[in-house]
Amino acid sequence: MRQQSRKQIRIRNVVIGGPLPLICLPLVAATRAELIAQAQGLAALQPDLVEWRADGFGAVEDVAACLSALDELRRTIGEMPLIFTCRIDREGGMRTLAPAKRLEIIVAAIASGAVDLVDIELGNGREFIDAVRQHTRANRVALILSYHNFKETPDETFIYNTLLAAWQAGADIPKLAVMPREYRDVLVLLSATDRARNSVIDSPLVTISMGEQGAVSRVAGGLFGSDITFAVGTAASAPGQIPIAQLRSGMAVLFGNRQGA
Ligand SMILES: O=C1C[C@@](O)(C(=O)O)C[C@@H](O)[C@@H]1O
Repeated sequence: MRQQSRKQIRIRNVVIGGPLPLICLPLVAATRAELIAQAQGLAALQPDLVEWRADGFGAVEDVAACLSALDELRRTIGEMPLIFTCRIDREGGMRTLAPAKRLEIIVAAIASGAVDLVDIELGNGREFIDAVRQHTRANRVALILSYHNFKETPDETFIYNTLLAAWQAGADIPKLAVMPREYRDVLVLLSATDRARNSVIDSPLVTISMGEQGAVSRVAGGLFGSDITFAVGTAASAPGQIPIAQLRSGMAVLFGNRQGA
């Protein structure tokens, strides 16, 4: 059996950290029409979770436009659990926003009642995180605290310490995505995941080795303790993501056919 989380998070119809790793499809769309068209396609793809990468939305700085798109998105996806992400530019975000603007957008999304989880970067620092944490608690939204490195894979201790720091900062789900330069780096990521899974961290975890070399982590990371893997539906949101049908058949070999059923 895979290494599952000691604590599980139940959101709508799914369990994060349970016996099966979950598949999340990110939505990246410049316009509202594109966003909703992608969302309509989700019914056929049947992901466990959906992520809206709001940093890819052309009108992201217009909070009212964002909220209205979010409302239509929620009505389109029905009961699918939704992650709201407005990624910071230095960790792969598609737009540069002032921190106060980002906070305003994120807090408005949390307060809208349309999202189930929100993903912010650990690198935002204590004050920003605490401000968001206060709103996630009040609105029963789960908090993902994340770290991304698109250049390299730091050593195992750094990866473990980063996941631990996210958990200690109040993350419901610590998450980390790093880029391998060689296949050995993928082992470092998986080994750090295994160490974190067997540590004081009792929450669900998400770890990813990106790029082509890291693809094995997207299929097999669940064995070592990663609870969510990101696939491609229409548009990729990070290098190395695998189309959902292929990912699902790869995972079926490791986790059985119940995956995504
Ligand atoms: O951070 C992550 C993981 C990710 O970067 C990936 O590598 O699949 C994709 C992003 O959309 C998501 O927010």
